[in-house]
Amino acid sequence: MEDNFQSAYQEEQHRLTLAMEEIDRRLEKLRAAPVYTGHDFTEQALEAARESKRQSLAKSTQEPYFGRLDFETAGGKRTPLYIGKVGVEKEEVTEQPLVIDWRAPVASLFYSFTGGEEAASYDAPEGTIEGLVYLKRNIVIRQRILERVADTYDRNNEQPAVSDEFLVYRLGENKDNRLRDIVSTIQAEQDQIIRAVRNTALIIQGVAGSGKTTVALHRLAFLLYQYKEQVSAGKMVIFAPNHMFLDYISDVLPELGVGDIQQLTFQDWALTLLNQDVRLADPSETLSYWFERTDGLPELSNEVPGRYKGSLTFMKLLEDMLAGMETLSVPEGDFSPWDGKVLPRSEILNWFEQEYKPYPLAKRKERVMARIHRWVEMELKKAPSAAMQKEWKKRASQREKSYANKWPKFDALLIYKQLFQAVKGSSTGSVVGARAKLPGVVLKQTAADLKQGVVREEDLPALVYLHILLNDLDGNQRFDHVVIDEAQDFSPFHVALLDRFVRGHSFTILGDLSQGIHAYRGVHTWEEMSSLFNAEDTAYFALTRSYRSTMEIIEYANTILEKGVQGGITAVPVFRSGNPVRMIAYEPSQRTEQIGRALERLTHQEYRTVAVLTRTLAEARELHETLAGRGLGVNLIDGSMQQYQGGVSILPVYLSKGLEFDAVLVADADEQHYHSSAWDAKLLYVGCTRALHELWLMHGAPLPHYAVPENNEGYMTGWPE
Ligand SMILES: Nc1ncnc2c1ncn2[C@@H]1O[C@H](COP(=O)(O)OP(=O)(O)OP(=O)(O)O)[C@@H](O)[C@H]1O
Repeated sequence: MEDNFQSAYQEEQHRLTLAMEEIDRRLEKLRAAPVYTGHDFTEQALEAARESKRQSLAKSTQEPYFGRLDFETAGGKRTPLYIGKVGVEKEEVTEQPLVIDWRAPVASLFYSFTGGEEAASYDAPEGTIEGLVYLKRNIVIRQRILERVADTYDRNNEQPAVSDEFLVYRLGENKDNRLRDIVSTIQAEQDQIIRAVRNTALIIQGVAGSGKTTVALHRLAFLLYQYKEQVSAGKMVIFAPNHMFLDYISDVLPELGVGDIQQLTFQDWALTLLNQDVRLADPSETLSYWFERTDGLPELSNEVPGRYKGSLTFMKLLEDMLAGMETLSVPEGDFSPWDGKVLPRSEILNWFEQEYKPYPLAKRKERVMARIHRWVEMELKKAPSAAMQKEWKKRASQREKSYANKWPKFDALLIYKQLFQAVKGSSTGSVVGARAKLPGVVLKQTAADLKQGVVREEDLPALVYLHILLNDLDGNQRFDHVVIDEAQDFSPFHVALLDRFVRGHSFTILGDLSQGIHAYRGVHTWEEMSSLFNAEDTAYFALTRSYRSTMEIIEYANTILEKGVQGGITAVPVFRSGNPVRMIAYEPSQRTEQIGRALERLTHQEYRTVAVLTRTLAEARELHETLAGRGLGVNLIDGSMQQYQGGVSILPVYLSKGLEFDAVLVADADEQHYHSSAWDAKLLYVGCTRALHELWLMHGAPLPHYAVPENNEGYMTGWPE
């Protein structure tokens, strides 16, 4: 602290006043500049740059920075660096920036430095820079008001320990209905992922609440900053499970000053690309098949349709099938445009198999037909008279059409239907051969779907793959970077397919195997994905700390994993203590009344978002109807929602994945609803880990064995006083 200030707060207040004056002055100057509206391209580009500067400065005037780091390089000068969401350069190039963008190389120190006497370093374009950190300070500014100053490291202090105090303060806040940025408290393990190099397929196993989604979004913002010459926002994509989840995360990127990144579900992307009449079966049928049955689960072998259709075996089968179709593509017989003139099949075959070999099948067919047409035109010139030429031309036109019809139709959906024998007509040998290799259950179920005119989500990788094998990729379908969130629900085929679309294997693949509740289609080990890449093109990270929930909640959720899921990866909590997890038994006849009562107790606290998690959708609907009928303000989430509204939500546990709530009430946490299987234990684990501050479990029968706490700490039974 400088000597003439009595406290860190005063010092920062002084600095803030100066910084805001400077930023305001610049913003005013920019706003005073006339806006260019003409047609000159260069001027337009300059105006766009000015506009983006206006917007970023406008943001800066409200919350210019959130951190300060005093750093001194060997032989250099100790400089206080102020770090913010948006960088603000000094007007003189030689001066220190007023605010450093959090993504700049030097700002990485703010996140990677975790204390200690030793020198710290960061990688800059000019090489590794080494020096000593003297101060690391968190600064909370809201709407131009300095709210809080907290030092997390001070070399001159007697006890220079870095503490989580500021992080715990941020985590203790209640959440609204949107995921937020974490630039001020990114942790070193997260920062490593955010700043990892671009051309690598990163695979991240992160426990519930470890910040996977948040980190992925920050990584996109980082890549855009670091590789601005090589990547563009419009060519980056984040795949997430559903539209409500996309809505829930939609504020983070704009908050980080990043626009235009595509945020999609895999279905959205696949269906647009196929641009065909492909109708998706109602997913609730699959969901209720897997999540609502009471007769135990079928075995999850690799021949379960979802697993098989996501496998590389299936991918290879499709490749071989199309390769086999090649030889039989050119129609039998020579082509004769008019009587007496013949183009031998051997010549056509030569064009198809040699000259146009590099093209995909559908393009090859197009090119061969265009070549035949050119040949016909040459031959027409040899006609002895104009009348004869006219006659030949008419005949040739008809025969070209009928020759074109003799070719197979290179259409992804049609070929897929042929494979599953879901259309009339004969199939070529390679299709018949491929069909013989399909597991019986896959053949039966898919044929039935296709006859009904629908496909399932799990058919989409195959359809898109067939489509690109037939038509090739169009340059503007390529991505600069792909993020896959909840990647444990993706299959190797999904990723291998997307790899064809992305330059340099530039992936961020994030998930949690312990939350693999869609294991009937997703991966069971990360090896299934990493093995798709050469070792030098992929890297694996594990995030083990959970930032979302209190210690009590995490420890309880860990018990469920330890006792219920063999090999479940447990979470390390941040030291943030809250209320004990509460278990409340109810008389079955009193169920709804008691749940309503519990909900009222929870909503009377300061919580902004509360969830009631049921085991099935039907139970959620029923409970919603009854509670809403009693005048409680409750929202039902049934899987078809486009937006997450916050407040009190009632939803089946499997739809809660990815979301979080201040308080969670598991409605029926008993062995009648959660059976003795790893799957059910994972479901309950997912439900419990949605809670930030408070978790209540209500049960009308004994808890399943894995939900019985191990010791007497961290939980309570019965109603609170
Ligand atoms: N470094 C951090 N600082 C502050 N908050 C954090 C940090 N990391 C994560 N969080 C918070 O933890 C919560 C969980 O983050 P997020 O949803 O990204 O985790 P996740 O790993 O995707 O979770 P899950 O797999 O359980 O859905 C969010 O509220 C997020 O803001």
